[in-house]
Amino acid sequence: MPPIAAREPRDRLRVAIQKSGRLGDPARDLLSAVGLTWRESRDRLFCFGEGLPIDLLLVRDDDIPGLLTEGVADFGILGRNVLAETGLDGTAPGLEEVRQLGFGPCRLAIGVPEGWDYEGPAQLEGLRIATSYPAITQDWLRRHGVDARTVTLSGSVEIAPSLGQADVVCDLVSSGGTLRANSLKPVETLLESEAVLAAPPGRPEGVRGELADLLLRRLDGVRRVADSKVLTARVPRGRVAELVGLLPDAEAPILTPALELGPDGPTDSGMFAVQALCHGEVSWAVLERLKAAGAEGLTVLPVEGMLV
Ligand SMILES: Nc1ncnc2c1ncn2[C@@H]1O[C@H](COP(=O)(O)OP(=O)(O)OP(=O)(O)O)[C@@H](O)[C@H]1O
Ligand SMILES: O=P(O)(O)OC[C@H]1O[C@H](OP(=O)(O)OP(=O)(O)O)[C@H](O)[C@@H]1O
Ligand SMILES: [Mg+2]
Repeated sequence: MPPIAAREPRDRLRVAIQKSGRLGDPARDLLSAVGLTWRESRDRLFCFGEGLPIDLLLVRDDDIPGLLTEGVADFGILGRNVLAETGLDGTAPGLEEVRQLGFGPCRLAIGVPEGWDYEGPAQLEGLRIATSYPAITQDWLRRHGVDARTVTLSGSVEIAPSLGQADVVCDLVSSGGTLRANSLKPVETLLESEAVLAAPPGRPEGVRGELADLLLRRLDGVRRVADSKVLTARVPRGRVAELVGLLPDAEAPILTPALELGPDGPTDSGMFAVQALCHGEVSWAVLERLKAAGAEGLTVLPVEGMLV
């Protein structure tokens, strides 16, 4: 395999994703869904894209911002928390969050001992805060006029108070189970996070720019598909406008006069067939409202693909 050089002219796009960890598999699933194919072997960090000229780099999430800054990768899939930290601590400033990807939801929060009566940021003055995100934490403290010391740990942050290494923590929280298991409670949210697609500013030049456009276009399509459903129904002619108004974030519905089969062949049923692509949630409550508005034969169908 040729060396993975950064700045030589390239006509293939590179996407860096987490090799393992929480975002590795969902990132692979997303890239498969946009039509990328590659072969992986356990010891190979570079995966040659087989279907499209888009290659993958399988790395630790912390290394993705640096790879983007150095021009080794064109896109990276990582948590907003890591992107924000490396943007603030000066190791990879100026990277852009190009898309939010909807998986890996969590928040960066301050956790204090459960027994505390927390009244606000001023209470953190002079304390030691254990965190893997010292730059975000210090930035937040500064903005709240609080002087506190961060103790940087790369993992198992929540145990630091019981070990006497820190007074409080600032770490990622999802279910809150890890904080609870360590007799801590969340009191401040510094950042809402999820997996994002990050890139250096500007569009890559030449053929890589075209590949970048293609990747983004397909990603948008996949994201829209995930949020979309097709709804079909029959509606009395006089209530079509009312019903269309109840559809959640629908694109212009297709309306067709519905025929019914009589003894002498098809005749006008007085109903319209409606087919609508809905981008909002088609919940049971929405279906009940549509039924109350006279809709019959309500059916919700999944969407397999879409090109926007
Ligand atoms: N409990 C959680 N729930 C949901 N998402 C989370 C949770 N914890 C972390 N994440 C998100 O997943 C990302 C990756 O987390 P993971 O624990 O795999 O990172 P890591 O241990 O630093 O991995 P690596 O070995 O690549 O450095 C985090 O940066 C964050 O965006
Ligand atoms: O609120 P919860 O649902 O309990 O999730 C929060 C925990 O998840 C992450 O750690 P992870 O499990 O990835 O282990 P790590 O410390 O090795 O990264 C994070 O650092 C918290 O410790
Ligand atoms: Mg990491």
